[in-house]
Amino acid sequence: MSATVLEPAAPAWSEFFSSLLEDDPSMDAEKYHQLIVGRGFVDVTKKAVQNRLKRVRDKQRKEHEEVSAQAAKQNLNEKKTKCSVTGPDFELLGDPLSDHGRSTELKLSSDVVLPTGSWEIRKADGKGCGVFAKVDIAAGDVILVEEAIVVLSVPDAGNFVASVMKNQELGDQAAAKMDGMDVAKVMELHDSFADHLTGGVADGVSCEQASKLCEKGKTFMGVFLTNAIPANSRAESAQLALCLNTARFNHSCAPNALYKCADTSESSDKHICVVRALRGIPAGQEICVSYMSVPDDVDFQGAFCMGPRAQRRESIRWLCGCPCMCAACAQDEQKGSASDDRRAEICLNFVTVHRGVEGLARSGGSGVAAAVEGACEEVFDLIKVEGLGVEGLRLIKQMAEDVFKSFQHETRPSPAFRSRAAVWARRLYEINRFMFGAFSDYTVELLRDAQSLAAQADHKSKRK
Ligand SMILES: C[S@@+](CC[C@H](N)C(=O)[O-])C[C@H]1O[C@@H](n2cnc3c(N)ncnc32)[C@H](O)[C@@H]1O
Repeated sequence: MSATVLEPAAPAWSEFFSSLLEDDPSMDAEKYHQLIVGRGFVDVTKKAVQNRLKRVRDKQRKEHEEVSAQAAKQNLNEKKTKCSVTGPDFELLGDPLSDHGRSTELKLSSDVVLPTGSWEIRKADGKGCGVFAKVDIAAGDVILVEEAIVVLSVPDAGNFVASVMKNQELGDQAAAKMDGMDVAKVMELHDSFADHLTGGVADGVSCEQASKLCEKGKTFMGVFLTNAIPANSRAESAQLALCLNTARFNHSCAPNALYKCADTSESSDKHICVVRALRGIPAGQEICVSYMSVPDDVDFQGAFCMGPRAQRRESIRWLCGCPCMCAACAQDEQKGSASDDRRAEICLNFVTVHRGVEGLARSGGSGVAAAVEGACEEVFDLIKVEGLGVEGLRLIKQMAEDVFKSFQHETRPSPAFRSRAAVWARRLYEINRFMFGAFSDYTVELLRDAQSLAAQADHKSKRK
């Protein structure tokens, strides 16, 4: 797990902080800070949660009424969705097609931090413990905010077994500086050192020494490297942060949540981790994140999170010492191979769109935008079916950027065309808001773009 690169890059704390507070006028920075300082899990005001639940219930009731009315009218039993990008699982992106991006109202969830009672830690089949939803959670909800109990810079952390062996002393020194009760809590977490040895994932280490260490049972460094996540610190050397509850989230290749950790200020070594729902998560479902990294370049063929099951299983074996047991990898052969095909197609379409836009930029050609948009919509569909989390979001962001760019290259845009460009600007805005907070420069810029494009389109169509 320690070898992963957490995505997306952490926003500046102030932006992130503000975006968390945004929807809850009863919270102020001071109150929020006090809650966080209490270490760990934040029970934000009951009123905010009640409002959130009321909104969810109202929305569900309204949807139900609409669906029943429609079904009665058309004698249909199934709800038909108008736009492939919307639907309950994709609430995150709202329904930008419905209003041509004109509305500035956000379709995202409320950014309320759910109370700790909204989830529980219990046994997860074949994966030790895991975190499960106890209530229905909406896309975008902040599931937990937690302060790291220990942050360390560990040399060679990417090579788990060798690093645990080499850094025993570092672990013991860190433990010696901590409160005894805190050390005891850390030592309750899983240590996958033994799993790595049984799984045969121990490159370049002496078997004899490794087995000796294994006989000792859990070690502080073993537990730390099994559970810590990239700290996204401003510090010069890479750091890893360990949070007691965040450590309990298992990996899924189709994650329904995202976690990220960042230091609170340049001068502070305090790190806060936030776990957020990527999709609606029904009560009882396990909440999983992705341990896998996504490279920054566009060659997603090489990204193991987008690879076929066999490749992903291997990657998780390397990170955790055992093959991946997530729902996406555990599907039967027929469904599993259909899923492999979809992921391959996503990669292919993604690269095609990206190259298409590059070509468009070079040739200044017109008319390509619509084709690029079509390919992008297809990828969105596939991403939705695959239930891709961060990877999906990052792909969507890149593709939305590509498509938006392709609209900007159009030499003689019609009003309808401008409306579509506004839709894409708005999509981009929503994605960026989710990933980087409402107040990042880019997010604000996108909102302006979306509004001005929509206004231009409106103006031109009225003149006609
Ligand atoms: C950060 S811990 C997660 C919580 C852990 N399951 C526990 O009981 O505390 C990481 C460990 O959980 C297990 N794990 C997490 N996701 C898994 C997955 N998809 N398949 C198999 N094991 C997994 C592995 O043992 C891994 O080393």
